[in-house]
Amino acid sequence: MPGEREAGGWYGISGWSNRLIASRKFQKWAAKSFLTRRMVRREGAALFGLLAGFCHSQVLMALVQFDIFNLLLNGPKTLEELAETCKVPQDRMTILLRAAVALKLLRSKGGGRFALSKTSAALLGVPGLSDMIRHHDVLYRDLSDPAAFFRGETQTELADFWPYVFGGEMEPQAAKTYSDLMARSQELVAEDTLRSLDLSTVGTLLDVGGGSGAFLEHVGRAHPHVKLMLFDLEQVAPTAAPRFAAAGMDDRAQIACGSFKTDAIPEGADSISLIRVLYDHTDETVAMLLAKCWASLPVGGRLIISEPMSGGACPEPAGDVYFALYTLAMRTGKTRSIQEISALCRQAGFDIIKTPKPARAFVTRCLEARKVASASAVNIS
Ligand SMILES: CC(C)=CCC/C(C)=C/CC/C(C)=C/C=C/C(C)=C/C=C/C=C(C)/C=C/C=C(C)/C=C/C=C(C)/C=C/CC(C)(C)O
Ligand SMILES: C[S@@+](CC[C@H](N)C(=O)[O-])C[C@H]1O[C@@H](n2cnc3c(N)ncnc32)[C@H](O)[C@@H]1O
Repeated sequence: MPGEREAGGWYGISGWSNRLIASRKFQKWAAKSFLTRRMVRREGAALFGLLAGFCHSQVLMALVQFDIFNLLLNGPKTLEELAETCKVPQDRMTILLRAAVALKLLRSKGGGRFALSKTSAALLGVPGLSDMIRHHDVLYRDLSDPAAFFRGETQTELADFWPYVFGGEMEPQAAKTYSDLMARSQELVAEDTLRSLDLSTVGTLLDVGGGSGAFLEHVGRAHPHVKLMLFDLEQVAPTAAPRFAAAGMDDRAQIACGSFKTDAIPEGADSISLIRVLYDHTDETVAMLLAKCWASLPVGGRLIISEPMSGGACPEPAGDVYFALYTLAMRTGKTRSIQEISALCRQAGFDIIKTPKPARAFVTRCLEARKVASASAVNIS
């Protein structure tokens, strides 16, 4: 085939253009030419941004670890004040604060003072984001030798950070800490899911892998007529009870304990949601879970899936970089594209109704499916 020859067809042209762009002589010409110089500068800056990204993340991490954003919430402070409070020598604090200004995380004010920027003020208002940033020390350790990480030679720590996610042994206090982080990071997910999908016609919603009930609480507030059911592991599901009680929803909320790996999914709901559940599991587990959801729903019943996803044929930074590496470090699941999830749903007997454009792909992406009358293709016995 001509296209497969090293020199010839498209591969030949792309090999030629790669060699041209890689040549210093061409780069020098392109950097000067009126036609190409802006593109060359943009490409160079983007490449530099990639290699400097680790330093950027570490600056953000240091600012969060020193709690500098909260220290500045009520107004600007001087370098000396911040250095003393954070117990950092002034010359080193100068470098951190200047880096933060360069990254638009802080602003320089008159009199050697520093203030929050719009970005850092917003960061303080994003539920759980500072704690999410703090917990990245585990992820960064797992990624410290990327070649070993991608070869699968790293004994990653991240899965141990979320043991309750997989039903591991855990002290109740620790389970609560991690559930809280999951629940707070759920707030944006719930907001975007409810903005993308219309749940106003749902009668009873069963949230499978519903954690401490944060998603159901959002649904319950947005749609006061909807009855709520939660299904999760026995170490986790009971943590939803105080949430439902505090929200005044315990009269319309039911909690069921069990594992979707070994137990049937409870019946009685006309809709099931799977929020940030599939990407923790293998294709086999997901196929089995979807088949169990199908079995539990009435004909016409609705399935809602919401989680960060891969861009599929067009890889994108949230689903194919951050969440893909995160789930790889977790060792049990992976991000999937909307096409892959749709195929798994169809295989279980669902029709795909809606795959709305995500408002924020780094928060979540949604899919709505419906149970059709034909038997589920997957044997769930
Ligand atoms: C009023 C004046 C003077 C000016 C206004 C100017 C203006 C327009 C300001 C903007 C203000 C504003 C409203 C900003 C809002 C910003 C928001 C909402 C930003 C949100 C950012 C969210 C981020 C960065 C979320 C990150 C989420 C992460 C990293 C989640 C990770 C989740 C993980 C790892 C889950 C793991 C689960 C597991 C274990 C894999 O199953
Ligand atoms: C990533 S968390 C998501 C929690 C919640 N849906 C959210 O978005 O905040 C995954 C949830 O699935 C639950 N889970 C994991 N394996 C399960 C299983 N075999 N059966 C039932 N729930 C399970 C975990 O306990 C956890 O609450």
